[in-house]
Amino acid sequence: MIIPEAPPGFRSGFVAIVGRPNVGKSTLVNRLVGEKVAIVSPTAQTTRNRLRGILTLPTAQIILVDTPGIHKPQHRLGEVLVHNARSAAGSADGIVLVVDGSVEAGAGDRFIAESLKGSKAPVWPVLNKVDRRSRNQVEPIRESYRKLFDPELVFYEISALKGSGIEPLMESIISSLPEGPYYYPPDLFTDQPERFIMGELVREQVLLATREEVPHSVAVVIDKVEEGETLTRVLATIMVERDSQKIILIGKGGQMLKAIGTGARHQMQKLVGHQIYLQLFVKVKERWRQSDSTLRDLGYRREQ
Ligand SMILES: Nc1nc2c(ncn2[C@@H]2O[C@H](COP(=O)(O)OP(=O)(O)OP(=O)(O)O)[C@@H](O)[C@H]2O)c(=O)[nH]1
Repeated sequence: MIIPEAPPGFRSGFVAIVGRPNVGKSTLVNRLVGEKVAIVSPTAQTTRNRLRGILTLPTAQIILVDTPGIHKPQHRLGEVLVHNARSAAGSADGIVLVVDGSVEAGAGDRFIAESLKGSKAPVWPVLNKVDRRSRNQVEPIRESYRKLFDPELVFYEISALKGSGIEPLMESIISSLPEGPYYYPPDLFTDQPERFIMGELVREQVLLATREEVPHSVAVVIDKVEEGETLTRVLATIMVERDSQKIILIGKGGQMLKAIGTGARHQMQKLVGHQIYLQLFVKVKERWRQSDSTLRDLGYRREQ
């Protein structure tokens, strides 16, 4: 792929999207990019990899770095995720700090406030999910965050889901970026290979279909992608930690796995633009989230 030379005055840079789990970071990345590059679910800690969403405009290129939610880690996977989110914020040209504008600030937000202390990059504070509350209800919520972070802070009030309040945020980000080159070809929306996104689309369906501990115990491996003229054949394995989770995922008469497969296949077809044949397997690997070698194999590495 060819990366053209940037015109004079072109601005570009890396902007990390950080915040607690489930505040809507991935939804915001998709909204800004205008394409579905990150998976979204109501389950906290959906995002595990540092994914870049790329927005190219005639005058600027913003590379949005979607990060895993910052939280107090409970296992090795959690430690790796939080480390990577912090390191993305540390090396960015700017940081979008997303908080949940439908609830008041809590202890988890204090943890983030501490994590961001000392950051030199500009920070855009964003109150997301304001569509869930009336104007009057948003005010005390906004004040609770100000009290926690900084009483002077001016929040961008947005709904990443509905698309409101996005323009002013985007313009402010662009105007603060340094002059720079195209980092990626202008027609690319994400730095992730298609294979990775396919695995994520399967995981998204699992997250949407299951609850409690199952979503967190799941990883997806794409075993094979065979591209044909009109049809792409994809073999994928869903990895869980216990037999009981495998039973849940397969479901009565295989119903659950079938539904997951159908949902993922539809999403994959949108991604590649043609027919997909998807075959799913479920495998138990005990305590994979505690195993450094399995985490590495799955691509959950500590990033610099
Ligand atoms: N009502 C409303 N819901 C939203 C908005 N933005 C995100 N959501 C929902 O909030 C949930 C979490 O969204 P995500 O984008 O996955 O959140 P995240 O911060 O990336 O989550 P992690 O990956 O767990 O850190 C999903 O069910 C979204 O549909 C919004 O502006 N309004």
